[in-house]
Amino acid sequence: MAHIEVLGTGGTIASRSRGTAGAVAEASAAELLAHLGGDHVVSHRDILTVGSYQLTLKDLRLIAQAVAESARNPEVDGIVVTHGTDTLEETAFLLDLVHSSAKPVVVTGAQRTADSDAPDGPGNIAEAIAVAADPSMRGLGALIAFSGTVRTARGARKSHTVAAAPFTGGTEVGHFAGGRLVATASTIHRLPLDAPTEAFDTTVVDVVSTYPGAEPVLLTAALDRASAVIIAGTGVGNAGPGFAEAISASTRPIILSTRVPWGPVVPTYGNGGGIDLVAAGAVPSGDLNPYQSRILAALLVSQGYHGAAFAERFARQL
Ligand SMILES: NC(=O)C[C@H](N)C(=O)O
Repeated sequence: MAHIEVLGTGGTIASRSRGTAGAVAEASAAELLAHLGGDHVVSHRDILTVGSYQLTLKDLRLIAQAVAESARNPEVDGIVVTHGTDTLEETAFLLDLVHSSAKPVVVTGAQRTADSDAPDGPGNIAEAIAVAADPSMRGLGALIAFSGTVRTARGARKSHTVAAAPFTGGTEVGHFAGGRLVATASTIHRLPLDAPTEAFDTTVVDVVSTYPGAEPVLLTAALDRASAVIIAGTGVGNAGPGFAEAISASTRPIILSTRVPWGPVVPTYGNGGGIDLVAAGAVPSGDLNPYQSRILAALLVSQGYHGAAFAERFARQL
């Protein structure tokens, strides 16, 4: 019998319909666990109760801090975080980057509200608790358990707006068959970074997309206010006229990611393409999508990394 701590943060899993006002996150972690059976000791804490589209970097830091507190508790064997699905991949990736314990930290949520006819939250929480309690899930960093599948937070993304299983990507480390967890793979959890400090809360990192006819005006505006900028380039990491020049003119960290859902950034093209963007100073994001790149960039910038040190630390996490 394991002791699992469930940390509530809100999301659809905690939402109930308020008629024409829409669904609103309001259920506590205790309410989410009220009818849950199972053999494990389950404690709970409410960190936030909010839709994940409302989260700030400060909120992400507070969630990471709460997970670290639970992980330090010698009586706790694993941690479950309930979260909205919209930005779950960002919070889960931050948790993965800074998780310094072998204890599983498992993030889950729901696509249907707690008061719907057939809520998916209870099943997802039960599975997340089973994952957090399973010795074979130790040492894998932060995981996402959702609709019968367990995957690493790193590389996962919400890739369907309404499907019951909205997450794809990452490395699948297990699935449920006949109600039992089957571990299917192990992964390398990279050396943890330092936990975010209060400087993280106010760090501005913008994402700028590219498309036919895109001018670098939004990139330049972002570079005027942000500590770092992520470019969601086309294809393997390209951008149109003027982008390389705008990158050259800035000393801020600029990450070259891609707007393509899957696959790495591979600087390949000249004439303003990825080869020129990197020569101008952009740091390729490897397999990290723009939004997970943004979390890593914000963490490093908030910890004082700039220039070559930033590029080296960023690349070390890919
Ligand atoms: N399914 C969900 O949880 C979506 C919700 N809008 C949220 O991210 O809070």
